[in-house]
Amino acid sequence: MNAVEVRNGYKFYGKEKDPKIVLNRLNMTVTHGSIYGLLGASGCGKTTLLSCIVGVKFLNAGKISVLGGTPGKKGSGVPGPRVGYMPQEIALTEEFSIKETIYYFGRIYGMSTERIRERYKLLKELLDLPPGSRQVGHCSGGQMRRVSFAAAMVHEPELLILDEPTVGLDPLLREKIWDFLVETTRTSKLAVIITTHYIEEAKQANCIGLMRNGILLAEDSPQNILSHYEAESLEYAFLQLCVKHGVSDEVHSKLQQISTISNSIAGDDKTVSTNEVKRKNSIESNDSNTACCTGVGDVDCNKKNLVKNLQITTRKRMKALLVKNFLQMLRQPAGMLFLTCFPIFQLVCFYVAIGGNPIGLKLGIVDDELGSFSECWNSSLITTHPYNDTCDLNKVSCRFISHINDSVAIKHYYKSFDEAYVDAKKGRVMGVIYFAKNFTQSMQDIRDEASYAAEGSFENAEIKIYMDKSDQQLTFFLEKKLMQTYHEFIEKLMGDCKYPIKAGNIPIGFKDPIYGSIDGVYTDYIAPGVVMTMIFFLATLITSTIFITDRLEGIWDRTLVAGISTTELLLAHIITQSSVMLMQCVEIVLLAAFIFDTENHGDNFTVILLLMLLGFSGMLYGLFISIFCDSHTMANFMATGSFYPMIILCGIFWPLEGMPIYLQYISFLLPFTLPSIAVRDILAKGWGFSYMSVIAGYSITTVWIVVLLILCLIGLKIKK
Ligand SMILES: Nc1ncnc2c1ncn2[C@@H]1O[C@H](COP(=O)(O)OP(=O)(O)OP(=O)(O)O)[C@@H](O)[C@H]1O
Repeated sequence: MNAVEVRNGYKFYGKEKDPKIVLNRLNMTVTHGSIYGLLGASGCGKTTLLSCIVGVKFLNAGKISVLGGTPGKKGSGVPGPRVGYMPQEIALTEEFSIKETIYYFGRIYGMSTERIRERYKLLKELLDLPPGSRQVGHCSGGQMRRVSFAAAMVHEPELLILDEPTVGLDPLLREKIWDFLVETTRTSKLAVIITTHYIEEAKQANCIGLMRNGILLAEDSPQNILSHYEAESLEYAFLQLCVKHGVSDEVHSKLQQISTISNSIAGDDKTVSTNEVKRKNSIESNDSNTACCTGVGDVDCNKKNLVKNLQITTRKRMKALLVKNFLQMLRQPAGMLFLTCFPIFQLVCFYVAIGGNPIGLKLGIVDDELGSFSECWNSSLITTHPYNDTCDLNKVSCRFISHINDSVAIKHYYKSFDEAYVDAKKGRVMGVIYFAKNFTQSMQDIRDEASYAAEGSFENAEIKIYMDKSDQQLTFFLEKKLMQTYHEFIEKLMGDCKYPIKAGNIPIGFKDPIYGSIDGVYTDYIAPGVVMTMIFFLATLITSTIFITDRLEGIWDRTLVAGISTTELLLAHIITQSSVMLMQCVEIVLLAAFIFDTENHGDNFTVILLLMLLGFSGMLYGLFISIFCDSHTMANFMATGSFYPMIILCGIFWPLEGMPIYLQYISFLLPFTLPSIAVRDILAKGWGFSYMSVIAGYSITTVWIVVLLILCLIGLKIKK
C-alpha cells in the first residue's frame, strides 16, 4: 500500500457552471520511506492538492487515499497526528515562545511531556533553533520557518507535507534539512511530499511530480526524468515537458522566471553539490527509495497509529487550545487594554456627551412696554397688593423676563424688534421674545372684562416667541423650558394676587408617571440600544479579525491538519470570547448603575444574560463574516455596511412608532430592536420573564443565534 494515492483527482473553485479547474483528473503516487518533490509554476494547484491530501479541502471528484484511509473520514487519522504539515505561510502564534510553540503542537498531538522534551531537544540541535524563550514574533523569517518545520516534525508523523519549507533559508540550512529528510526517509517509513521553487534542490527527492495546470505532466525519479529528456537540469527537462504538452507563451515566461530564481541560487547549489553526490549514492543504495512510486504499505503500523490517534482526548486538545487562546490574549497588552477599557471609554463618552441639557443658548428680548430695561430692576414693578378683590398689575413682562434664568437661555436685550430679528436671522440668537407695548394693560383688561375686553387685548396680551427651528433638539428643549418658565411665572403671579394658583394653568395636568420619572432623560431611552450595539459589534469585530487573521496566516488550516476539529476550534474561541464578554457586560452594568446612576427596577441577571446572548450572536455574526470574506477589507466593509442600517433601523435613536408600518416589521427582525425594548422595560419598569417584551427580546436573540449558527455550519461546509 502506498502512503498517498490520488486517482483522477478533480477540484474546482467557484461555481459549478463556471468552474475554475485547479486539479484536472490528476494521478499521483507517493510511497512510504521516500521523498516526493512536487514541482510546478506558481498557481498550478500544488497547495490545493496538498490541502486535499491533508484533509482540509476535498476533491469534487476522484479519490484520495492517505496512509490507507480517506482523508477527513473518521478513524483515518488524517487530518490528525499521522500527518505533519508545514504550510507555505509561517502559521505560528507569534505571542508564543519557540519552546511553547513546540510544546503546544506536541500537546495537541497528544504527546507526553517527556517525549515532547526529547523531540524538542533533537529538533533544536538539528535545525539550529534560537533560544527557546525567544518569542516567535521576534524571530527572523528564516528562524520562523525553522520553528514551523520543527512544529510539523515534533510528533514523528508517518506522512510529512512541506509546502516550500526552504524558502528564505540559507544554503547550509537547506542542505541540513535535506540531509535530515533523506536520512529519515532512508531509515524509516516516513513519506515526505515537498514543494519547492528551487527546482534543482528536488534532485535529492526519490520521485518527482511535474505539475502544470492541475495535471501531473510526469512522475518519475529525477534520474529517469533527466535521462528521458536528455537534460542536464530538471529545469530544462521541465521546459521540454511543457513544450511537449503545448505550453503557452505565458507559461513559458513563467518558467523562465523560475529558472532565473534557481539560477540566482546556483552558486549556493554548487556549494552543496559534493554532498548531493554523496546523497545520491546513499539514495541509490536504498532499494525502497529508488523504487519510485511503487512503495509498500504497513497495515500494522497504520492500525497502531489509529489507536494512538483515538487515545488523544478532546479534553487534552481543548486544554491546549484554551491555554493558547488565553496566553495569546494576555500577551497582547494593547489588545487587553482595548478589550477592557474600550467599553468603559465608550460608555463614559455616551453618558457625558448625550442627554445633558443644552446650556448657553441665546435669546433676544424685546419689551415695548418698557422705556428701558432698567425699569425692570425697580422693585415696585411687583404686582401691587390686592385691594378689594382686585390685583393691580404692573409691568408683568418684567416678571416673565426675570423667570428666564441662565439655565433656560442667556438673555440679550434689544431696543427694537427689527434689530433682534436681524440678529436671529444671522444666528446670533436662537429666538426672540416680544412683549407688546400694552402687554400688562391687555392682560388686566382680559382678566377684568373677559369677553368684553377691548379689541386687540387678546393679541397684545400674548407673549410672542419667534424661534430658529432649524435645530429640532434645541428647539424642543427651549420650547419645553419656556413653557416651564410660563408655569412658574403664572403660578407666582396668581399667588401674589391671592388668586387660586390653578386658575392660571391650562386644564391639563401630568400626574406622577406610572413608569419612569417626570424628568425622564433621553439617555435612559437610548442607553440600552447603545450598550447592545457596542457588545454585539465588538464581538463581531474581534471574532472576524481573529478568524480571518488565522486563516490568512495559515494557522486555521494548520490547526485542522493537526487533528483539531472545527467544532473544537470554535468551542475554544467561544469560551475565550465569552469570558471577555462577561467581563465587559459586568463592567458596563456596574458603571451604568454606580457611576451614572442608571436606575434598574428589574433584575441585573436578566439584563446581563440578554447582553451575553446578544454578544454571542455578535460573535457568530463575526464568524459568518470571516467565513464569507477573504480579506480584512471585505470583512470591514461587511461589518460597517451592516452596522449603520442596523442601528438606524433598530429604534434606538427614534421611536419605532415614527416609522412606516412595513419598516417596523423589518425592524422587529433585527438583532437589537426587541432586545433594546426588553432591556428598557427591565430597567424602567422592572419587568421580567413573565412579560411579553422581555420574552420577545430573548426569543429574537435566540432565533438569531440559531440562524447564524446554521449559516456558519453551512458556510464552513461549502468552503471546504
Ligand atoms: N479558495 C480559493 N478560491 C478560488 N481560487 C483559489 C482558491 N485557492 C486557490 N485558488 C486559485 O487556484 C489556483 C491554484 O492555487 P494554489 O494555491 O493551489 O497554487 P500553487 O501551485 O500552490 O501556487 P503557489 O506556488 O504560488 O503557492 C490559483 O490560481 C489560485 O488563485
